[in-house]
Amino acid sequence: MPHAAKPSARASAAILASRLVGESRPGGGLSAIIESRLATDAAGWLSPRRTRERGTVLASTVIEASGLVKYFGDFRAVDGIDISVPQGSVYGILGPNGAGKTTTIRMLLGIIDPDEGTRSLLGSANPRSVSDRVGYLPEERGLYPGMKACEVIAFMGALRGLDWSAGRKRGAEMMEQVGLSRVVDEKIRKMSKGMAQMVQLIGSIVHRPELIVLDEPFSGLDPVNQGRLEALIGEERARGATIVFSTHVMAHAERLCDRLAIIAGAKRRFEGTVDEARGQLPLEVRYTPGDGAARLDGLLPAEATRRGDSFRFPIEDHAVAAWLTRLVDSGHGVASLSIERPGLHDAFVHIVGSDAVRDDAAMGDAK
Ligand SMILES: Nc1ncnc2c1ncn2[C@@H]1O[C@H](COP(=O)(O)OP(=O)(O)OP(=O)(O)O)[C@@H](O)[C@H]1O
Repeated sequence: MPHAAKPSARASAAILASRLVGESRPGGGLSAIIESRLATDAAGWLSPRRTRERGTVLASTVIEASGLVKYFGDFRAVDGIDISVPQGSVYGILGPNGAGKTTTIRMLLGIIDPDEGTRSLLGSANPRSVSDRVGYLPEERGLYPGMKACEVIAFMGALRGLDWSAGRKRGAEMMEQVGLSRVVDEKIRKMSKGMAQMVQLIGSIVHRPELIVLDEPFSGLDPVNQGRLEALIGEERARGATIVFSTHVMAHAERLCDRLAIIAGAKRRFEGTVDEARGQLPLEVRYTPGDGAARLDGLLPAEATRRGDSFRFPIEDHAVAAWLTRLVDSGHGVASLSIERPGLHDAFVHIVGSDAVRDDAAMGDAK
């Protein structure tokens, strides 16, 4: 459970927030992102209307959204999206660039209001009233460069009611957990982008929220840090937290998610488990004949493709046994054979359509 809000922690966080925002005025060193974020935090997260709902009986879903619509001017950025996130699950929001993932997340958290539809967060129709119980890593990254990692984490925890020294101590433990203990007393400006991102992530969850929402948490991290983040997500789930994250890298979603929503062109195209998404495609046969034959008349369907000595083609589950019998009867033998369901990457391309997959580099990571 989250820690009780201590006036002293909130007061010191508020003082620090106003100091930092003050420092960002002409002559100060803060970026616009930090400035607006701290200003928002100071105004919203420290608001007295934020009450801790201790003893609340958790519903079996932590997020329920129905028919969410958001316009930017005349542009319909989110078009009737439904999302239901079970408590204790890891839930992925997947989609190509510009699909509407961030806009959806921002509506779910109450950062912006939908033009149509309803949403409920941790049982509340007013998402900001439960923000103490949520940890949020926004897509925009940025931390005050003059602060040390341990101070940033304690500060972010204090904004959510965590005692400053408890935040510092827990932050140091979490930095060790992700292999960054050597930079815990280092200033942000001396850190790599990836390290600073991990610090921001830890600061977002140091107050042990029930719900963790991470917008593109893997982007900008090297493979080692991506692995550490995957481990951290697993540990947060093990402690009972619900985790929602957005991504367009399928490999993370495939390994981590219990359920996922695929969004493309502002609409939800799929909702279900990873296996259900993969189940949208038939099995795929990859076969290399033992006799090196180049023509296998009668054994391969017309849509079979050839790469080197190997053939590849889709097959329906019910047709596998009959095809294997034909293979044995053909006498061509087997140099190699696999019959597998295509992965989430292929299912994603199938569901959203290859035209919608514009970020080839990111998608390539899924292979
Ligand atoms: N404040 C805004 N004003 C105008 N258009 C916006 C605004 N925010 C988002 N959009 C547009 O809405 C669409 C959805 O944006 P959104 O950031 O939600 O997509 P996304 O799926 O998170 O994309 P990415 O993976 O690239 O971050 C995009 O076309 C984007 O340009």
